[in-house]
Amino acid sequence: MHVCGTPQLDMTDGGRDLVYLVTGGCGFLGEHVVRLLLEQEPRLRELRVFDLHLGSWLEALNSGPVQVTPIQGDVTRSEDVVAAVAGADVVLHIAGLVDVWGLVDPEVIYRVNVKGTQNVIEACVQTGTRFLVYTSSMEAVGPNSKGHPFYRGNEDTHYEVVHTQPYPRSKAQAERLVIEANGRKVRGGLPLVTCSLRPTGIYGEGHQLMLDFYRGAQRTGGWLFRAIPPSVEHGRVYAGNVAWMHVLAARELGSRATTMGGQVYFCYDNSPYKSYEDFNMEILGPCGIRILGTRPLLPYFLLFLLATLNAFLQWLLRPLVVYTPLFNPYTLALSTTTFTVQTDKAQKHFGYQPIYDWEDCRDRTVSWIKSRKRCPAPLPHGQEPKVGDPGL
Ligand SMILES: NC(=O)C1=CN([C@@H]2O[C@H](COP(=O)(O)OP(=O)(O)OC[C@H]3O[C@@H](n4cnc5c(N)ncnc54)[C@H](O)[C@@H]3O)[C@@H](O)[C@H]2O)C=CC1
Ligand SMILES: C[C@H](CCCC(C)(C)O)[C@H]1CC[C@H]2[C@@H]3[C@H](O)CC4=CC(=O)CC[C@]4(C)[C@H]3CC[C@]12C
Repeated sequence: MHVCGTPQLDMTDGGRDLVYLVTGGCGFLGEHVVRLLLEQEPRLRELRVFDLHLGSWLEALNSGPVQVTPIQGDVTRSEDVVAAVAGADVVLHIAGLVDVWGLVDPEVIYRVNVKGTQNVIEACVQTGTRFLVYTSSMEAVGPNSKGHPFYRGNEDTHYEVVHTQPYPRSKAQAERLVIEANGRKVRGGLPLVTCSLRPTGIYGEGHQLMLDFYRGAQRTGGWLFRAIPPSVEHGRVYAGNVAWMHVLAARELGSRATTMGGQVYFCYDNSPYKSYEDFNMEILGPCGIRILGTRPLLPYFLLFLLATLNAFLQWLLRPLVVYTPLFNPYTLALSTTTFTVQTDKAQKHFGYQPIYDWEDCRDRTVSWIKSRKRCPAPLPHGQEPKVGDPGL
């Protein structure tokens, strides 16, 4: 690992005394955060990993000095959340439903992403936990439904936020709750300190969609077909760097509460600005995949027609089956609207710098994809093996 600019750790108040709670700790990003916390947070005494579905890889983590406590629970159940939060110093609230395909009922997305976040905030207030880092998304801002570009913007860039879809709307609502909760008195009378991190599209080991593109291309003889103009920039960030920003934000929230409290931060690194497909090719190219065409093979209006047809079929088939193609009017809009960030707010406020440089991020992801060539017996319910599984 190439470590660029890891800041000095404040060890002034001695050994391991902190209890952290990570919600959604068994998901794609959550696993990166859990593993990095164990590596990079020397003050950690206990790490509680809360998730609806616990991964068996957690068992292997208990051999070190930190007590790793798996907690099976549901963020929509306030009693589960209160029990998990009680006694924690810091909460990293990562759990959420990611759905831009119409797979999940919008009401369920709201319940998990918004009410779940409200439950986490109330649990902090009730139990006296003072520090909360929330995983928001670039989608809390955009792209908006009008297709306005956001070109290398920052947290202060003026942008018309207009949401029509349940997922981005839920991330914006939850983020607002988290920001508004900053300063609320928690049990014991001290103020809650919160901040919100907004990753762009995350890639890295465990990124299921990248693997799906890889396997799809293998089925067509190693070819992908260009659909998006190469001039459209789509923001991407490596999961390890997203995790590092979480670790650092959590660590610094106490000593920099006045600066960081109630703030939002785009979550970025030095991954190149490219179109969604060209960026994927940075990973899939070294895995033997090629892309056909230097321009989109189909004109935009045909893509739009296809996406609309998919939306119509989804509506038509709804009583019989949940039809969720990758390609719909919203994912078309997402991939054909420029949305990239260029910001140093997190660097200025809490000293964030990516710990993995771009070549490292790329190579780690490439190795992970290649390792998936030798997939063992299928796991139940279409589950994929997890990042740390042996023999892959
Ligand atoms: N994947 C991406 O490109 C981006 C993701 N994000 C955000 O990052 C967070 C993590 O996303 P991913 O790791 O990609 O998704 P993921 O689906 O891999 O992980 C989410 C985790 O939350 C858990 N979870 C879901 N509902 C729950 C509930 N009711 N109670 C407890 N746990 C529950 C899931 O079991 C899963 O382990 C989400 O909040 C998402 O909105 C933000 C920006 C980009
Ligand atoms: C699936 C989309 C690409 C399909 C285009 C095709 C078929 C022409 O190749 C993905 C394009 C943009 C992605 C989203 C984006 O990176 C932002 C996100 C942020 C989040 O918080 C969650 C994930 C996502 C919505 C991400 C999902 C896949 C895309 C829609």
